[in-house]
Amino acid sequence: DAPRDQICLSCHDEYQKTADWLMSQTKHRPQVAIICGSGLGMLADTLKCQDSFAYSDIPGFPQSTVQGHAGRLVFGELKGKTCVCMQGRFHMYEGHSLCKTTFPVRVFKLMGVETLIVTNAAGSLADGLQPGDIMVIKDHVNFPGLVGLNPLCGPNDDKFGPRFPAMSGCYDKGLRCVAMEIAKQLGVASLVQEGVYAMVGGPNFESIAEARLLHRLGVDAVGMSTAPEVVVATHCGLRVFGLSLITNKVVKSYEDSDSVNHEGVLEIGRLRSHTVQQLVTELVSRMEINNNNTNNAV
Ligand SMILES: O=P(O)(O)O[C@H]1O[C@H](CO)[C@@H](O)[C@H]1O
Ligand code: HPA
Repeated sequence: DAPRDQICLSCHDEYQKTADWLMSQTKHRPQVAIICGSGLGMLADTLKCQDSFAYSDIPGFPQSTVQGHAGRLVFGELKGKTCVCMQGRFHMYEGHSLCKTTFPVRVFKLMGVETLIVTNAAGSLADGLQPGDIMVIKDHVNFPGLVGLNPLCGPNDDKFGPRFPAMSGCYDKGLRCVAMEIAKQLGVASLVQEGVYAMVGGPNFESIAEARLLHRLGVDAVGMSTAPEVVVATHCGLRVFGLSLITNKVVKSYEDSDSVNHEGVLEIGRLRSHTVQQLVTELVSRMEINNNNTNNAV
């Protein structure tokens, strides 16, 4: 059997309790959820009429333990859409089960969220992706998932989705097209390109041999998050958009003396926060929610 801690049977009952608690604490009923990656928590600052809660006060929520992840859930309005923003996400390497790592996604679903935006910091393997660039995620390789470390392991909860969910096209093409259009209109097209994101377990960064393997496999950027959230979101029918802020070049040469560290990752987040904020804000403003007829809607 899969390790017990990967089959969090207790989560089944927790989702609704957490959703009910949150809905008793705020009048906001979010349509869009945003998960902020390392150093990208400032996305929540754009929300108006905020209600925010420390993860430690939310029943059933795990705790963020990584620098650059504030650990607050922020509800508010953004360009006419009601949003909920996670300032700080959970990672498998922190010791959270994948059920807990993805716990917020199902809570958002139960609160009525229709679209999930995931952001992360990632290292670049592709020659054309430089630190400071933004990669619109076209698809992902979920390495832990390939070996059974998957949040959907265990009894399937038919209330959320099927036993065997399809993952092809899990990053919504319509949203990706609009994001690329927005990048042009913002004058940052040179910074933005589509690519494939790979999740590794972490918390160590890649060895040179691992970097070269990932590159050979056609991966453009690598991180330690995002894929589990997207699997659970796709399973329960949320539309997904993802972006990676490229924070470093992954070392692929034995001659290269560079090395990556988390402080450098967070620094790029500070440098690029405004551009990421602009892109996400404009994307949200163009989203069609509940079949409203709006121009350029997706
Ligand atoms: O994926 P996010 O949460 O953005 O963080 C990325 O940056 C951290 C490493 O610096 C890792 O947690 C990696 O996953
Ligand atoms: N590898 C894995 N995760 C990361 C990296 C990296 O180079 N940069 C930011 N998160």
